[in-house]
Amino acid sequence: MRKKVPVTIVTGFLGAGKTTLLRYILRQPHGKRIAVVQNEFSEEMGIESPVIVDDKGEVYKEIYELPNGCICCSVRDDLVATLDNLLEHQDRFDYILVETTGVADPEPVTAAFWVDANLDSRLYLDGIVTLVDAKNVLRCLGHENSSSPPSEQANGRAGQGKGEGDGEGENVDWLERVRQMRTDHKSAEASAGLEVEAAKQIAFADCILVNKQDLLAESSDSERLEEIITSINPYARIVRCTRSEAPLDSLLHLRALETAETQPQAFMLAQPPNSRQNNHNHHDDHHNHNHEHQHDHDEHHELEHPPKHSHVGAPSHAHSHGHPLVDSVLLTRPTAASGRAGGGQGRVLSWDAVNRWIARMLWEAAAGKIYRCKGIFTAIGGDEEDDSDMPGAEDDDEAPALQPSPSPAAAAAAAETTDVPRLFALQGVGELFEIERVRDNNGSGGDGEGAFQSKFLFIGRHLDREQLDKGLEQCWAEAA
Ligand SMILES: Nc1nc2c(ncn2[C@@H]2O[C@H](COP(=O)(O)OP(=O)(O)OP(=O)(O)O)[C@@H](O)[C@H]2O)c(=O)[nH]1
Repeated sequence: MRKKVPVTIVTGFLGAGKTTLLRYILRQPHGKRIAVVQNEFSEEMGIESPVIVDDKGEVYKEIYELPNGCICCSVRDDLVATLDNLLEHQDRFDYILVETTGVADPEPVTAAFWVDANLDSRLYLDGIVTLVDAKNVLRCLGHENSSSPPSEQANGRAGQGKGEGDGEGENVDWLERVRQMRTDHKSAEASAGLEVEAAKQIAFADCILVNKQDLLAESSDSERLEEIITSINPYARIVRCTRSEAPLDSLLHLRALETAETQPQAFMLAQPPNSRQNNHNHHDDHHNHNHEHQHDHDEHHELEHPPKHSHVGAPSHAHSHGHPLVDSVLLTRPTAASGRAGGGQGRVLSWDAVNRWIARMLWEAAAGKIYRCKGIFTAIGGDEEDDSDMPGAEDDDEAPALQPSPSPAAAAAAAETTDVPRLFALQGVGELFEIERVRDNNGSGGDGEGAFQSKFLFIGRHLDREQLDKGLEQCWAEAA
């Protein structure tokens, strides 16, 4: 079986620097051949032809005609079709970047990776990178004061047009432009919804690039901006940059890095809230922590601030963060370490029960309220799938087609694996989700003999933390 191809979705508001980012990535010495799928916000233009570029800038052009245009608003089938076509040339690239339109709701785009079982078996969503324009994002989010000077705001010229950054082109009022485009577009919603969309783009992100730092007058502007961004998505990595020049390891192979390294528990949620490196202040409470109860402090701060008392064995740990547009709930549980019969410390979660819980939340109890959920947890049960196409698995193209039959002892050991906790990752977007086994190089998946900190993060609107927490409580194996 072929290795799955990682896909990174690049999203962000109009003019934030998405195309600049793609160009920047393609120029870097990453040694990869990257296929790029871009689309523009216009029915006429449709999705631009995907191109495949290697790190020497060699471009193999692939032309696919796509009738329906915008991938966010028309049918995600177009994106699926594009990717499907692209995968016919899978030997010619090893990474895919998808740039969404500047006013896209990232949900349907991201969901495209799960609607099609065939695609799902050949691709995996590595991460979502959201660009924000440091100068204009607050206006996009509906905060009255942007970092632009008042005079610019008053005459509606706080935005930055294409070309302004490099001295070409004219200033335009981005919101006006976006509103106009939305009005023109068939699926336009009320323009008031734009703020929610901008917030959703941030909420969906695994990594947020706060671009155009050169346009911020004061470093305090950056800090204020990041406080607001953090209040929307406390768990994404935040990287400041200019001209979209961010370290490649904050952009590509997010999941592979975080799961394949020796600390699988670090997966995506390891960044402390407000985690822009070098700038984290544990005592900052600016993003409205709403702690349910006194805690140790949570696992996000462990690296810098060892816990004063342990949470192991505590039944519940949840906290939420507030923002007018988006809120998030993180649930953690000490669970049995993976790869060990008996599991060491911690109770055992049931894969089936977690699966049912997430389905119930997304489709019934909290339907429409959860934009994004993700998690890393150990559990028993789940499919006994082959590890070979797991993200981070070795390339097995060279593997012989036929494997010898397992010995009786190996077969017996395999039969027992359902009772041994294994490591799983949850990824959910809108109403779709998947739970996949992830590689656990550590073997234990936990802290030596101790328990693994299983984590579930929900980002959405009007989330009911108690309801989510109760749901997770139903997922213990013995209770399932
Ligand atoms: N000053 C400044 N300008 C920038 C920076 N990054 C990008 N730009 C400029 O901002 C404009 C928009 O950048 P793009 O990369 O086209 O943005 P985009 O998100 O792809 O735009 P849309 O496709 O319209 O949504 C261009 O003129 C860029 O040159 C930056 O860090 N500083």
